[in-house]
Amino acid sequence: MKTVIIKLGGAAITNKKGSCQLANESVLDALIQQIQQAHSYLSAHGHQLILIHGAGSFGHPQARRYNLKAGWIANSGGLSTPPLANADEEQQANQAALLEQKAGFAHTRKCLLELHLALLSRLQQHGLPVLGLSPFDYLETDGGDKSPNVCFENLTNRAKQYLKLGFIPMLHGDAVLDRSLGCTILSGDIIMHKLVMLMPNITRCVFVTDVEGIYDADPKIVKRPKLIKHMPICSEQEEHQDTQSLPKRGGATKTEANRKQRRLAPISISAGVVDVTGGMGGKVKWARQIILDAATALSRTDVEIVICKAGSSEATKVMGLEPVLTDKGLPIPGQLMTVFTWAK
Ligand SMILES: Nc1ncnc2c1ncn2[C@@H]1O[C@H](COP(=O)(O)OP(=O)(O)OP(=O)(O)O)[C@@H](O)[C@H]1O
Ligand SMILES: C=C(C)CCOP(=O)(O)O
Repeated sequence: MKTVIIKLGGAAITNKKGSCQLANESVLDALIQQIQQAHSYLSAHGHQLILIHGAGSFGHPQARRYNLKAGWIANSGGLSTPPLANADEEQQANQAALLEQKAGFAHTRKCLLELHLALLSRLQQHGLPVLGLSPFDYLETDGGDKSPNVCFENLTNRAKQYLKLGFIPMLHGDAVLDRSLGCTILSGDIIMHKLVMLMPNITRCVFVTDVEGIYDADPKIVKRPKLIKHMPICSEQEEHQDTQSLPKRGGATKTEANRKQRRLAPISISAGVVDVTGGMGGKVKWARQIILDAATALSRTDVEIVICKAGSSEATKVMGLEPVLTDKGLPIPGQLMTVFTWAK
C-alpha cells in the first residue's frame, strides 16, 4: 500500500493578487475532478491519499501584515515602534501592538478556515470523504521551521487514524502556537516533510501550482525560460564538494561534469507577491530536504516529489501514481513537470 500526498498550492486554489479570493471556479473544478479521479484510482488499488493545501491570499497577506512568522512581538521587545522616553508609555504601546497582533493571528486563522471550508465543501460535493485536520488544533511547533519531528506526532497519528478509517485527511498551512516564539506560520511544505518522516509508506508528494514546474527563471517574468525536468538530489556533503571545486573561471573540472550530469542547473527564483513561507524557493528547499532526509535518515530512496500545474494532463497522471521518469531514470519526453528523486 502506498500513500500519495497532494499539496494544493495557494497559487492554484486562490487568486494571490487579491485578499481572501478563491481561484476561478473553472480552475477549482478542474482540480477537484483531478483529485476525484486520483482518489478513485488509488483506492481501487489499495493506496491512500492525503491532501494539504496552501494559504494563498487567505493567509500570506494577513501573516505578513501582522508579522506572525517571527512570533509575538513582545518576545523581540516590540515591533517597529521607536523607544519612548517614558517607560509606562512604552509598555502601553507594546501591549497595544501585541493586542493588535493577537487579533491579527485570530483573523488569519479565520481566513484560513474560510478557505479550508470552501475546499472541503467543494470536495465533499464530489462525494469525496475528506475530513479537515488543522495543525493548530494538534501541535505546537518549537522554533518555527526548525521544529523537531516529535512536535508533529499527534497530527500525524490523527491523519493515520483517518486514513485507516477510509477518510482523506486534508491538512493545511496554518498559523500555530510555538513553544519558543509564541506563535509562527507553519507552511504546508514543512507539514509534507514531517509526514514523510513519520509515515513509512509515502512514496509520492505532488505540489500542484499555477506553473508547470521549476524553471531556470520565473516564467511569469522571463520569456522562454528552461523547465528543469529532473532534479536528482545527492548528499549535502557531495553537493558542497561540487560547489567548492567549481573552476573560478573557464575550464571544466571532473566534478563540474558530474554536476552537469546530475543537472543541478542554476535557478533564479523571483520573490513573488506576498508569500511569507518562501514561495517557489521554499518549495525547492523543502522538496530537496524531503528527498535528502528520507534517504539519509530513513534509508528510503523511493520517494518522488513532483511539481506540476493544476489542471494539466501531467497532474492527472502524477496524482494517479503513473511513472514520472523512464526506466532509465530520465524525464519522459513531452512531459512538463519537475521531478525530484534521490540521485542514483
Ligand atoms: N524559477 C521559477 N520557476 C517557476 N516558478 C517560479 C520561479 N520563480 C518564481 N516563480 C513563481 O512561483 C510561483 C509559484 O510558487 P508559489 O509559492 O506562489 O506557489 P503556490 O502554489 O502558491 O504554493 P504555496 O501555497 O505552497 O505557497 C509561480 O506563480 C511563479 O510565478
Ligand atoms: C500563511 C499561512 C498562514 C500558511 C502558509 O502555508 P503555505 O501556503 O503552505 O506556505
